[in-house]
Amino acid sequence: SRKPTRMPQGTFGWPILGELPPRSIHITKHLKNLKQKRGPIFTTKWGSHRMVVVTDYHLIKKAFNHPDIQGRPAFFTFELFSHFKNAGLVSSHGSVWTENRLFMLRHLRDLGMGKTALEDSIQQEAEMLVDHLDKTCVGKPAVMDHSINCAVVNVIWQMLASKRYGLNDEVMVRCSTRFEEELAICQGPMFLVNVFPWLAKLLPSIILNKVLQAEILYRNRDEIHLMFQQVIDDHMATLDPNNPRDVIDQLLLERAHRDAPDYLTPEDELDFKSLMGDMFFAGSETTTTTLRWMILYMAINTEIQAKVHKCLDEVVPKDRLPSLNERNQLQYVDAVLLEVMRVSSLAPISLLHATTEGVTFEGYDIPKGTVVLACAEMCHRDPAYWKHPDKFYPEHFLDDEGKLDGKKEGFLPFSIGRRQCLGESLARMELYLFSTAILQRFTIEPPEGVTLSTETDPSQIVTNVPLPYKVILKRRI
Ligand code: HEM
Repeated sequence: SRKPTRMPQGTFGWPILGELPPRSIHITKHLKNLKQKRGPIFTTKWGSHRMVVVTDYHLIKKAFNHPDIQGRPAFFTFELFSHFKNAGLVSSHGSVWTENRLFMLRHLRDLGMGKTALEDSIQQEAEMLVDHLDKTCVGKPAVMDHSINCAVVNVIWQMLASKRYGLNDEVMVRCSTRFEEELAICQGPMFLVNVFPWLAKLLPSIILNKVLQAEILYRNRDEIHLMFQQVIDDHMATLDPNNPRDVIDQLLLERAHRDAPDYLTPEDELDFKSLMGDMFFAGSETTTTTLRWMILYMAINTEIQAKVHKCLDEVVPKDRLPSLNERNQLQYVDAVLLEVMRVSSLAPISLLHATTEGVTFEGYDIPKGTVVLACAEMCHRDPAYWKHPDKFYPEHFLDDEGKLDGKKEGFLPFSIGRRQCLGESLARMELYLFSTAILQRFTIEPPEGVTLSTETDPSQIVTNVPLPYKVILKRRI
């Protein structure tokens, strides 16, 4: 357990155990305590994984742009979804990752991600969502149910496969509940198998499957892959090479065998399914949870909410949904949404990277296979960058003239560098269109006598999720 001398300051901790983060303290608080003793870049070890923690914005930017810090750690839960093969996007590395990332970026751009072509489909989902909330949540304390997730998942379905499903459709229910369940299990006891990979081989299968719930992860993965397989088969049967409809058609056109467009190699089939799974996994809970944070922060900060209502009423006619056309006139609203992302820090430690070669970084030698962790939430609360780090203060993102200043140093909700979130433009567009649709229709209030809390569950270290809450929606129009 002794660390090489030229690694950053810190220790590998106890033999076997290393320095596992305690589950009772929030991960950012734990890492902040270590930073105070060891400095802005330090060494630690979680079980079998040696780790370098980077806490400063500029150092994170430099590290995550380094060509040899673009791998992912060999975590059981990362790799299970791609059958422990180098496939898909989120957990892949090397040429598979480069090729898949370039493919996705190119075709999402062609399909209109970040531009206005997707606006119609997001607005269609936004309308369904506000109508559903209107029927189920108005006038009484209500939980924001899975309709938000459904709307977000449908946007991804439309992009990938030109499909959309109703709220109670079996595919929709399966899709949203399975991904939610996967994320919860990955952050729960299965975390132990990530940090002690040998447990997967040593533990009796009954403990691995039942106690650590690996069985559910495998079952969900297989169910999801079967669902994707059917969609791919349908696309193969109806493909028109001159008129590609969506991302799956584009994948088939590029990868299916030229002489037999209805044949894919097993490797390509797995790659397709992993890629689809990654888009849902990375793009649904993230956006949904950020919208849940938005609703919570609006219920708590009623004066700011009133200001958002005023902006919307001045700019958007009440008989239609807000659109991207008037976004430029609603810069305060965008500042509010950026502030939601800052204070909630959905991905407090971003996604873990790993070195793919031995790296010399900031005068330190970091061996190949070292995990690199970026403290995004620490940057979001760093007084060096934020006037009121612990306050909900949209003016953080406005300049002196009230104009939006979205490219702030210290702000990295979508991470930074070569693996920066691939769906950032889509996510920003969704957050804006869904949030403005909700706020145009409703006033959000806490139930009488209830003080809403922005605390998170400290045992969830991958994402900051609000504790379950109820709010009251009041119809405005
Ligand atoms: C508010 C919403 C979202 C947040 C906060 C978010 C955040 C992140 C973060 C922190 C990463 C890790 C980047 C890294 O490893 O350095 C990431 C990666 C990724 N995100 Fe997002 N994301 C969001 C929405 C989306 C959406 C809508 C999609 C697509 C439908 C998406 C697709 C991806 C993919 C594919 C990756 C992996 C990129 C790679 O490994 O090269 N994300 N995201």
